[in-house]
Amino acid sequence: MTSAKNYEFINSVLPQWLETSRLQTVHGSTAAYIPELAKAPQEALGIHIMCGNGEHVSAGDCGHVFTLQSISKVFTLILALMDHGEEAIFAKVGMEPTGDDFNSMLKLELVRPGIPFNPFINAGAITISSLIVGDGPEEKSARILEFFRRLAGSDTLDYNMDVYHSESETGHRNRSLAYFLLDNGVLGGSSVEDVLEVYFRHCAIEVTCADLARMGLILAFDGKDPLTGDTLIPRRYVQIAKTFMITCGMYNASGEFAIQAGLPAKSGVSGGILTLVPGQYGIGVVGPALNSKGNSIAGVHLLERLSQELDWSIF
Ligand SMILES: NC(=O)CC[C@H](N)C(=O)O
Repeated sequence: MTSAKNYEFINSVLPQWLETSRLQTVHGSTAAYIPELAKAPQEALGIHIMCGNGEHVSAGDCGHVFTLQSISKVFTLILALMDHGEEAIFAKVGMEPTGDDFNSMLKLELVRPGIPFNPFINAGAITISSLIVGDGPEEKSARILEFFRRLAGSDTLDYNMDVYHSESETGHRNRSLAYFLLDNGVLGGSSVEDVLEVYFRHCAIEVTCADLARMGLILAFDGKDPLTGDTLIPRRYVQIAKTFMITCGMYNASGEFAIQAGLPAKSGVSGGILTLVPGQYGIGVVGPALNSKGNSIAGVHLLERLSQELDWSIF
């Protein structure tokens, strides 16, 4: 099917497919370890699909606002690569999936030299936060927010400060990870609290599915914004980010999602999923009820169906 035909077809089936996937939400639950996230509506499900010509289709609760959480790790990695280049970044974080939970510290102790296995687990993303160029946490955070705004084409993107405070007050696991990293000599000259402020802030940037889709579109077009023609990210760094999205983007269900949907994707504990179809679509999904692997239960259901019916797998 051509892209235009695909688009018409998606438009006609999406509302009904979304309602079928929404039935899955009863089998999941919202994240509770960040108290503010537990308040999200359990049965919500929304999707926004944006084409390279700016046309878009959306369905369900696509007006629901949510925080990026781990989805932000894709773009902080890219910014750090743009700041320092590959060699410096991969001296501090690895390129391999762990098979452990995203907030695990097991391998930091077990495997020498004690650097995080990849930039999408919390230890890796905290390390990346320490590498963002800027004079202190405020300037680093301002650069991240400005970069995210450019990618989303929205200068109103901002933090949800309730979520930020909620995580900052209760994020003791991340605090212990950061101390472990400090002891392993991974955090350079930064203090734990400064690095965590940057990390908790970018996790708390608030978006809609449309913002996610717009950010995904830039990745789908190898770093060039198809709507403005501006190159926002060097192609090589998009390639690196998309590879991590395949191997680690859906936590310990990344292999399964690669087999069932075959698309680069990144999810967050808020129930958001950012994915893309190369050269065609940027896609944002939200469904706060999570499955046992920490991914949106209904979001994954819907994306797998779309990919299978429309033959989207890149493999
Ligand atoms: N998986 C996630 O989305 C985790 C992000 C969250 N801010 C945390 O550090 O725990």
